[in-house]
Order: sequence, then structure tokens, then C-alpha cells
Amino acid sequence: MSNGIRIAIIGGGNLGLYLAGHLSLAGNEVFITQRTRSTGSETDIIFAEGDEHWHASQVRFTVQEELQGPFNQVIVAVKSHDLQAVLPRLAELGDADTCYVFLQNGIPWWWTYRDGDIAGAPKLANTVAVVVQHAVERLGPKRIKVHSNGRNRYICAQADNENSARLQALITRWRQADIPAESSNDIRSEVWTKLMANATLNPLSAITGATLAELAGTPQTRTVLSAGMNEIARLAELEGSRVRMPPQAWLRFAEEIGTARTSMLQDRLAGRTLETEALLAAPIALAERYGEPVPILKTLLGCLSIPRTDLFRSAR
Ligand SMILES: NC(=O)C1=CN([C@@H]2O[C@H](COP(=O)(O)OP(=O)(O)OC[C@H]3O[C@@H](n4cnc5c(N)ncnc54)[C@H](OP(=O)(O)O)[C@@H]3O)[C@@H](O)[C@H]2O)C=CC1
Ligand SMILES: CC(C)(CO)C(=O)C(=O)O
Repeated sequence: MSNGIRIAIIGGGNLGLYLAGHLSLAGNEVFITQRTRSTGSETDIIFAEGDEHWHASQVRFTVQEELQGPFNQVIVAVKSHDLQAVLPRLAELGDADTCYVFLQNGIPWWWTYRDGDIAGAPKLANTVAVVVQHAVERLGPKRIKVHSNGRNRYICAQADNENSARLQALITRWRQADIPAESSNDIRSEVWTKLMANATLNPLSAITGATLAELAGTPQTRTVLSAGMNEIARLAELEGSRVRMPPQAWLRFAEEIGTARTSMLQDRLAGRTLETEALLAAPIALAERYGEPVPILKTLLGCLSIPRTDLFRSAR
């Protein structure tokens, strides 16, 4: 591979497949790991449809134990509740120059982390947080539907807030692969801004079964969403951050994205664990520390605690 680099992606779900396809089609050597080895070919084809149409046939599918480092980029695309199993085995995949990239929604694992807290985890200087403003759905094991309103964003920053050449190289490489990456000098405010959407749209979609456009287009749910988003904005303020989008802008985003199902609704439909800890329980715990009332967030978490994994199965 002439100009390409070696990239490992941990987790072949929605975003893992999307990034693998783009980075592979741009000439990089891409390996993607799944929880267990899939039957079938190691280089199965990834198909994208929806607002993008492509297929990528050079991505290598494997399991983490079989990856041979060092990689230039290690992209961690598992849900936040699966990080505990993955983090201690990451450092062995890289060297001093490796970029470890994390895409998780919600309060991230590195929020209060200090180097050395988890043996085997990457250093903060090598850790890049990406706030992803994009909706991708899985239609089959290696088939995704990409939703685009023309304003997708992959907002990147180093977890230690430094602006290194390594971070800039990552952004350049992703942009060459048509991934709309950009840098931020205040990633904490970006995390809070995105959490306005994920602490409200994700749970409400999983409770109701509604798409993003249905939630944003219904007056009653708009009111609940705006109130929940304002609760998050207030927490951001208490933490010394400032959200970058008002609730109305998020509702417009949701309307434009249209028929997409949030990642949490997809999990509920498939009977998988919901990402409630990072998206709701963590900000609620923080609110309790400040004595700040968050009735909407608590109601959403309460509704999700009713185990109804079969809820929409027959309807979809
Ligand atoms: N989808 C979206 O549009 C967006 C998602 N995000 C965030 O990005 C993150 C990833 O989301 P998404 O791509 O939707 O998630 P998915 O659930 O689609 O993908 C995660 C994948 O990781 C796999 N996995 C879990 N543990 C391991 C492991 N130890 N080794 C290898 N693979 C593993 C899962 O396998 P299994 O299927 O067996 O569980 C699953 O295939 C989440 O935090 C989400 O909140 C952010 C913005 C948009
Ligand atoms: C709401 C959405 C699509 C916004 O990007 C998202 O982050 C998710 O589904 O988890």
C-alpha cells in the first residue's frame, strides 16, 4: 500500500463499518474486529446505502486477539458499556505515535481519567475523542444505511486538550477519506452539546419506537425534548462548559435526518444492552452532586428501566 496507513477498528457495528469502508476505499489497510470470529470470508464486502452508495471489499475482519500491531490508528467503535473489556488491551496494539480514537456518545471514559488508572489503556496524549454528529443504521451484518443532512460532523480533539501533529494527521487522513473531520479547542463543550441530543432523543426513541423526524415533528415530544436538552445545558454550565447549539437547532437536525432510528432504538429492537449509563445515569449523578433538578432525564431513565425488549418486535 503506497500512501496508506494501518488502521484497526474495534467493533464492526454502525460507525465501525462506516469508517472502515471510507478509510479502506481511500487506500488504507483496514482491519475490523468483531466480538467473535464470523463464519464466511475474512474479507467480506461492506455495503452502504441510503444517502451514500458504495461497497468496500478490502476490509479484513478478525478478532482483537489476532491483530498484529503496531497500528497507526486504533478506532474504538464499541458501545460505552463494552469499553471495560476493550480498554486494557489497547496499548499493545500501538506504539508511541498511535492515535487511539473513541467515538462513544455520552460522558466519555476519559472524563476524570489520569494516565495509569487502567493498566493497558492508552495515554491521554494518544487518545482522540470524536463527537459524532451523524446517523448510521445497520441493515444486516455488513450492510449499513447512511443518513445525511449535509451537515454531518466528526469533531476531534485530544483528551489532554493538546493540538498535536498526530491529531492533525488524523484529521487530514479522515478528510482524504471523505469523513468530515474537524478539530475542536473545547471538546468538553462539544461533548455536552452532543449529550443534549443523546440524553433525550435516544431514550425517547427507545421508549416510543419513533424515528428522529417523528420525535422532532410532534409538538408533545418536542416539548419534552427541549426541556430535557435544557437540563443538560444547565449541567454543562455548572461544569464550566457552554453548549454550542440550542434545543431548536437539535430539533431541526433531527427533522432533517428524518427516518433514522437512534442507536439506542436499534439496540432496543435487537434486545441488546442500552447505553443508559453514559447517556443518562452519568449526567443524573452529576446533577445530584450539584443539587440540580433534572426531572425529565430521571423520567426517561425510569421508563427505560422497564425491561420490554419484545416491545416493537412484532410491529417492525
Ligand atoms: N449509530 C450512530 O448513528 C451513532 C453512534 N454513536 C456512538 O458510537 C458508538 C458506537 O455506536 P454504533 O456503531 O451505533 O454501535 P453498534 O452497536 O452498532 O456497534 C458496536 C459493535 O461493537 C461490537 N463489540 C462490542 N464489544 C466488542 C469487543 N470486545 N470486540 C469487538 N467488537 C465488539 C458489537 O458487537 P455485538 O453486536 O456482538 O454487540 C457491535 O457490533 C456508541 O457509543 C454510540 O453511542 C455516535 C453517533 C452516531
Ligand atoms: C441521535 C444520533 C443519530 C445523532 O447523531 C445519535 O448520536 C445516535 O443515534 O446515537
